[in-house]
Amino acid sequence: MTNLLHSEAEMPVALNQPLSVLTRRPPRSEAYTNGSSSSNGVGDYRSNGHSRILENRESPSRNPWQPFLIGVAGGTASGKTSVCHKIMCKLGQDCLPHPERRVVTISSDSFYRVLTEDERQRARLGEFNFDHPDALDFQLILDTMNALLDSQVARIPVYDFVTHTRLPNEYIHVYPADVILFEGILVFYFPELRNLFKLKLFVDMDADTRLARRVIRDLKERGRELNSTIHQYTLFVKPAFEEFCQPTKKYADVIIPRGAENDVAINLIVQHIKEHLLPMASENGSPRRSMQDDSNQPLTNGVHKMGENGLNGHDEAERLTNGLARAERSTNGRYA
Ligand SMILES: Nc1ncnc2c1ncn2[C@@H]1O[C@H](COP(=O)(O)OP(=O)(O)O)[C@@H](O)[C@H]1O
Ligand SMILES: Nc1ccn([C@@H]2O[C@H](COP(=O)(O)O)[C@@H](O)[C@H]2O)c(=O)n1
Repeated sequence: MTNLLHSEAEMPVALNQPLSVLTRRPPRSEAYTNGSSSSNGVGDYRSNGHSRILENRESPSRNPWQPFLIGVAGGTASGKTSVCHKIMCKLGQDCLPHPERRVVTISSDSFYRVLTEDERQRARLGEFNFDHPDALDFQLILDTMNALLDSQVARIPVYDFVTHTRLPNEYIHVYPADVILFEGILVFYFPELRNLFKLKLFVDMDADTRLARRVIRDLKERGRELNSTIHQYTLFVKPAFEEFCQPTKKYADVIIPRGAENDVAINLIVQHIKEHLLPMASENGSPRRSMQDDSNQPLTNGVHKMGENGLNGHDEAERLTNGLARAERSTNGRYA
């Protein structure tokens, strides 16, 4: 994940669930998922942050309105960040102020756990396994996702790949929105997290291309040396991909071959998101809900056309699935 994505992570989130159960969006709570100012940002997050969420719930049961949570998995440098960024751009969300965005991207890269000094030293040499599920602060991920699903404002750590640490006292605020894209190599690995996703995308890219892109990126953006990058890749990244990431491809609803280059697949996903967002916008009648497509046409145009087709949620889902299957068949039939 790039720093660019980190800034995208500030975007709000979500809508989910069958279209038919969507109701008026509840008032936004100002509660944070993380009220902590502890040095490592972890322990207090879990205790104080989570209890604050509970205290701020308006009722013990979850809101009937919820964000639509989309998981985006795939190997390192497969294009997860780029796909999410493209979706944001096509929805006209990237240029909106963060609190006004209806779609938000978050990366699991923000949730690497705090390392001990010994682990940090190993990380500097490319000898720490960041591709093992234990490298992530899974509880923090769950707390954050649950908070967002409860329409809370969440704040998440800012991760620094150069030092392998969270930046002290720096957080990204994620506002409730209608759609949350949560991307990361292992987002389908944990069943508790995986089960929260209403749509699961897997970005597929051949290993050679991923390695080449990773080397260039790590040297340019993550302050790495060639030797340690190759060493880490051979020792941990590749075997962990085969053990923990690749097997989760079977959970995907949609596989996106060729990553961000696959405009056909991305356009279908964008269309699907739009079709969920628009009924909500008209129900909310909220002025902050400005959403535009590539051509700067108000999104409502597209919605209107959909209404004319008389499609229901089930038809839409089927149309998306069929469309994507066609898109995949057209690329050698590998994923059909
Ligand atoms: N289609 C592409 N062509 C060339 N470079 C790309 C392409 N897609 C992604 N990249 C580059 O590859 C690297 C990894 O892409 P990214 O989207 O961050 O992947 P991930 O989030 O899966 O790690 C980045 O440096 C990005 O700029
Ligand atoms: N301190 C760290 C933390 C993670 N990594 C590597 O990042 C990869 C996941 O991010 P992508 O954007 O590539 O999906 C993962 O493969 C880790 O090896 C790291 O090198 N250093």
